[in-house]
Amino acid sequence: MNYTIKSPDSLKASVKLPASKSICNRALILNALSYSPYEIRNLSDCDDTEVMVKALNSNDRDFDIKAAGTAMRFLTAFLSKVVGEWTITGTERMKNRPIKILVDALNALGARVEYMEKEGYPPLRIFGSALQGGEISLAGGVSSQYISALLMIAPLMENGLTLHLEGVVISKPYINLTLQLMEQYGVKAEWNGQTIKVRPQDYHPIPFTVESDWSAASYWYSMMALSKNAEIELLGLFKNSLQGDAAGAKLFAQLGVGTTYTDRGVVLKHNGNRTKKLNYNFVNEPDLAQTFVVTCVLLNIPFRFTGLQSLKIKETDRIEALKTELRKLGYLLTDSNNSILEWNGERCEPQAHPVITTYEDHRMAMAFAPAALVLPEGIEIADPQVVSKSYPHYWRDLRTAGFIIIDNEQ
Ligand SMILES: O=C(O)C1=C[C@@H](OP(=O)(O)O)[C@@H](O)[C@H](O)C1
Ligand SMILES: C=C(OP(=O)(O)O)C(=O)O
Repeated sequence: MNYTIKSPDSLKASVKLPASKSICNRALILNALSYSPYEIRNLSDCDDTEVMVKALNSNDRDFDIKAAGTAMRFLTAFLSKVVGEWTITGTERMKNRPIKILVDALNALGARVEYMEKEGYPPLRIFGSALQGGEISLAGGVSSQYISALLMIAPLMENGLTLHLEGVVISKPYINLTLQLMEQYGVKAEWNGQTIKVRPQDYHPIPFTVESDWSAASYWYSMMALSKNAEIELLGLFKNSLQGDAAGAKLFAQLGVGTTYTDRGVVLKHNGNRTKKLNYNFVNEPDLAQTFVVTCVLLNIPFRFTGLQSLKIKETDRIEALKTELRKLGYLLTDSNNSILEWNGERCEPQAHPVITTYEDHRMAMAFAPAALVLPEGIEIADPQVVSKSYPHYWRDLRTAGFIIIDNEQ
């Protein structure tokens, strides 16, 4: 299936964004670990959260978490402390996303987790039991999800857990999010420099409501940046959010979008400022990188983005995917060091009828859709259903805002 997306004359939207899947998937684990009687409010209906809900509520021993990185990593740790024998698998891509650092850590803490196919990758067989815990070192530069997964089960280990993080620690706000939510459920941790310590403690159930997703908000900021005539309000976002991607609001101020916080969310406005070049290190907000890459080239703003090392092992190799797809639109990007992506203004002949390939990556589809606002023919996007990973109602929300979306198979 392909969608052609065409720009409205004016864009008007008050959007109820999806709930943050990062918060949902943590709250689900913490609810289970605290034997909570409360149902989580405003849980997302996105794929990544649905696979988690299904796994936690099923009587099965074999789980398929599809493409959800958080579900794969958090459930692997969770199941390793639930007595029984379990298997966990996912999509072909998931079978190529590394998990060795987490498996080694769990096994060193008293768990038994084995590879069913390729060493270092899912699917896994997990023999759950009580965990001793203790003190271990692990690399902080591959995925913060390994660290979050270990931290959430840490207070229930016999000796607690002390983690020494080695090297650069990427995606730190996600570790902070984990610790903040653990604290809301009554568990305290100490994070000093490269060491995080969690003593044995019990979780205490609380009623919990999930906030809207700041990563999803970024696509609406991009639309605001690219449109001449727009009124956009995004509901359920907070200035003092626990989500690291709330940093997108400040960064978009440099691309001409101002944010006003209200008691129900944010209102976006053009602020008349646009930087001539954008340099930024995305190590703390990797999920925003695609939004900013696409927005900058379409605004004709050269950029140098660093800290992108984790993009190669996400839903697809996002560095390659961005280069390939933007070349179709006539933009030549260069990458270096597996972690830097740059555009110095270089152009090539655009394809006459480009179709954006999405590589089973929700963020490719969502980041390219705003291009409809500046391309006279609109933009054609392949496999648009990929958005269901984090934002199942994305196309419906775009239609409500005034975009014309044509399903090319109908
Ligand atoms: O913990 C989380 O909820 C997430 C952490 C990040 O992954 P990495 O830590 O692998 O960068 C992010 O990209 C992902 O979408 C969600
Ligand atoms: C990287 C992402 O997800 P995950 O790693 O949880 O699959 C994402 O949503 O951009």
